[in-house]
Amino acid sequence: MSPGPFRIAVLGCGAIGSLYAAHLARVPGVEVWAVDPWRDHVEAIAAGGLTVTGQAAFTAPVHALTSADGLPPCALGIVATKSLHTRAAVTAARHALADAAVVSVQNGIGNEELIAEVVPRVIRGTIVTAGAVTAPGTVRYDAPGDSWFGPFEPQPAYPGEIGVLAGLLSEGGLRSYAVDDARGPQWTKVVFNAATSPLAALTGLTVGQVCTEPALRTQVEILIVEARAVCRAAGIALTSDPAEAVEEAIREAFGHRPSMLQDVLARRPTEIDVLNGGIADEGRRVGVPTPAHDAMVALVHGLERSWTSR
Ligand SMILES: NC(=O)C1=CN([C@@H]2O[C@H](COP(=O)(O)OP(=O)(O)OC[C@H]3O[C@@H](n4cnc5c(N)ncnc54)[C@H](OP(=O)(O)O)[C@@H]3O)[C@@H](O)[C@H]2O)C=CC1
Ligand SMILES: CC(C)(CO)C(=O)C(=O)O
Repeated sequence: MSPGPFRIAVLGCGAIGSLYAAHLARVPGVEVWAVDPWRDHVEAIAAGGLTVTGQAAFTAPVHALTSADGLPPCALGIVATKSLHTRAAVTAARHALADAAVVSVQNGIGNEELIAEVVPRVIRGTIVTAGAVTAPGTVRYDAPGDSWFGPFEPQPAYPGEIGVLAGLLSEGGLRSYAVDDARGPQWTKVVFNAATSPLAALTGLTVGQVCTEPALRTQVEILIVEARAVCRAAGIALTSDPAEAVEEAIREAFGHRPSMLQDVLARRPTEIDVLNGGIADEGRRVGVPTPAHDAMVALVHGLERSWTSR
């Protein structure tokens, strides 16, 4: 690494951004700069560091800002907003990312394409880590999980940059792998999310309840079958069977409320368009019908609409 701090920008310092910022900030030589509009959270981090509870317990020093204007030039950027805010977050930080490799650690399909419109080199990322901000300056680390990083094919980061990102995260305590093709891990997670999250969001049930209620489990399986057909036609090799992820969720995350359910409970727009919508778009591209995913998109958008229509 070159002399001077290795600067990393984290755009969006909610649950996931906070977990990644805090773990990276404890690696010697790394300086983390987080941007998030939540003033109380930013002020608490600036005053006392970012505290992790749950699966780990430590406080790490992180520079925190409510606006990207004050970001210094960074070598890496991590996008951890919800997908609806990807474009705005990266555009506001473009001056600091002019020579950076930028990774999405978000759920869903299509974030990398948006990032690539703004910055030169992009990393495709998938994470299985889970958490929640519990108070300003504090994030609860709920579930450990591996992360996979690979090139965004049309506009890839240098292999060395992908290796550095995975290495720094592993050194900070979040086990990460650099892979040649990150589409398999990404789609494996997307299929699981798309098969479970909208059903939880529509019913208010946890992921474990959705996967064990017989009538809902049938819908989970229909969504998986459709998504598998899309992946097959698109030449995407899933890295594990999504049905196994369902069994694992029942065992290890029964009471978890997927982030889409959390969005619905807070009456925030959801990420349905990049989950089931992403699978349906790919299905149309490769000629595979996806009526169950289309239905999920329509129902969740209908629910969102009900909050504003009279
Ligand atoms: N939570 C989890 O356990 C998991 C989440 N994910 C994925 O990770 C991504 C992030 O989710 P999560 O951390 O839960 O989301 P959060 O809502 O906790 O955090 C996102 C943060 O980004 C902020 N933000 C919004 N716009 C901007 C902007 N322009 N610049 C900088 N920050 C901005 C939000 O502020 P505001 O609230 O004011 O909009 C919010 O504080 C999502 O794609 C999610 O699906 C993946 C695995 C697990
Ligand atoms: C943690 C997990 C895997 C649960 O579905 C997730 O991605 C989410 O909450 O959106």
